[in-house]
Amino acid sequence: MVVEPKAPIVEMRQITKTFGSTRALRGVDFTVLPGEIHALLGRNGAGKSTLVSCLSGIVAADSGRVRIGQADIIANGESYAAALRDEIAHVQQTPRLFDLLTVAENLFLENPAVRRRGWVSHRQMIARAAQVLETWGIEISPTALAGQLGAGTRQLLEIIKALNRGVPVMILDEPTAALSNAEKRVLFDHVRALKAQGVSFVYISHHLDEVFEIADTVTILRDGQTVTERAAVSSLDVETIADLMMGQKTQRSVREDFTDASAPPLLEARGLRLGKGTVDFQVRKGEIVALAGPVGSGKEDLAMILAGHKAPLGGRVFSPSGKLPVIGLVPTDRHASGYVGLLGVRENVTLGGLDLLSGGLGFIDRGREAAHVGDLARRTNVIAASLEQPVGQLSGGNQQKVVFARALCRDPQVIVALSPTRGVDVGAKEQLYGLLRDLAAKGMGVVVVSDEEDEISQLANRVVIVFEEEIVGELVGDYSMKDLILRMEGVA
Ligand SMILES: Nc1ncnc2c1ncn2[C@@H]1O[C@H](COP(=O)(O)OP(=O)(O)OP(=O)(O)O)[C@@H](O)[C@H]1O
Repeated sequence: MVVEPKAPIVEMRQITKTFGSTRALRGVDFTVLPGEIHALLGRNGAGKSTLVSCLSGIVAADSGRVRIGQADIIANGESYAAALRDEIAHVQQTPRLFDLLTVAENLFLENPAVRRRGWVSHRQMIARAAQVLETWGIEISPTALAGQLGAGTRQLLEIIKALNRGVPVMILDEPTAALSNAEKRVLFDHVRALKAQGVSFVYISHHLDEVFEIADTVTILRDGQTVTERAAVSSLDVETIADLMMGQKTQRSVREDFTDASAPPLLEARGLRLGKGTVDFQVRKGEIVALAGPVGSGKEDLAMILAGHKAPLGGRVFSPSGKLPVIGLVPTDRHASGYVGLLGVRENVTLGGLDLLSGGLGFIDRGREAAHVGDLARRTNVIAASLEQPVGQLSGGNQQKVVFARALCRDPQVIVALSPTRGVDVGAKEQLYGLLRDLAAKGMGVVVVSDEEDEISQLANRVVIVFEEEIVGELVGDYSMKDLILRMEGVA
């Protein structure tokens, strides 16, 4: 029997898109078959989000042809979002839930349970939402307000909402960024089940391990152009993909140890109460220490308390030398609390040390500001048109570098970085790792909170395992990747 090749469900040809002077897409071809999980890869700024936005109609392409199923849609600058509503669901990087609506209302906003005469039945909607939450193993009330939920739950709800729409093509842009390992497993199970029913997925991720686990095919973009189109994932390995994304051979860095064991700790915590348990912790000069553990373990709370951004339920944070060091913070969600998108690089960085740059009478000393911000932008490798370019326009990697520059604005002795490379491509990742190592080499104490084994093993000289608001173990020195993975999975 001859197997007929399936007709594509998505066909994009020669798509171009320019934003001002940025040529985001320069003649990109992209094809997806029915029932295929197609990974779309590329460095930050390669054009992935723009391409899928042209597909879902959020952005109108300048030129090119888009075909979905049998329907030819000419991308001639007109918005065709309405035509696509029944064909495509697009889950974007940042959840777009309505904070003041309940979980149930958010889930069924587009197809609410309706009784006779068009009244919405809240009782039915809540019952249906409870059912959905149970299948996904999410332990929250359907009547909770979306604004009160954690990042992981918000992201899952956004995905569930899209999956429930029953469309043939789903775009998932960095869907696991805020998810725990367990939540990721549940998501992948659902994705596989829908794939078996013939649903196609466009999957954008900076986690290559996920791509190997879930995707069938891969397209790689570089500088707005296709460098690999629809290759079988099984025909590629991680190094080849990284090289294709970068356009050159990538050098993986190795961890170094700059810990000054002879000096007293820079920062110490004793008897800290995060919840149930108490925690003792210290970080030394030149040390890179990672806090690892499942979502909800308390590792983020511990980091925020150390950084002085959250009060503990008990216990104290102090410095053996008497004076608390200056601490820089890289918060976990850069979109929500890391930068102000409409402000430029200069203003964002200055926000980290307004008082320091004050020239008296509450005015900023512009000369000092320009020199200091320029220096920080260079050290953190920020690439922007100018220091005045709005940070919202920068690629994810450059936005994160601005967040680092802001954290360094006051010349801290300790830096606390939560998920320091979330949503950041391999190239920018290496640069940020280089920066953190550099800071440690100069004697700074570095505390990193991470869910990524690879990141931890490349950076941290010491890994502190947090579980149920207590420290349950530690890996020091020459620990292996296997030790780390086992400890992070809860095996003692
Ligand atoms: N609304 C916009 N205004 C100006 N420039 C934009 C806009 N959207 C995207 N760009 C620019 O277009 C280019 C491609 O961006 P895009 O977001 O598509 O990349 P990406 O591959 O999705 O990156 P990331 O991995 O960071 O999400 C970048 O240079 C980006 O700065």
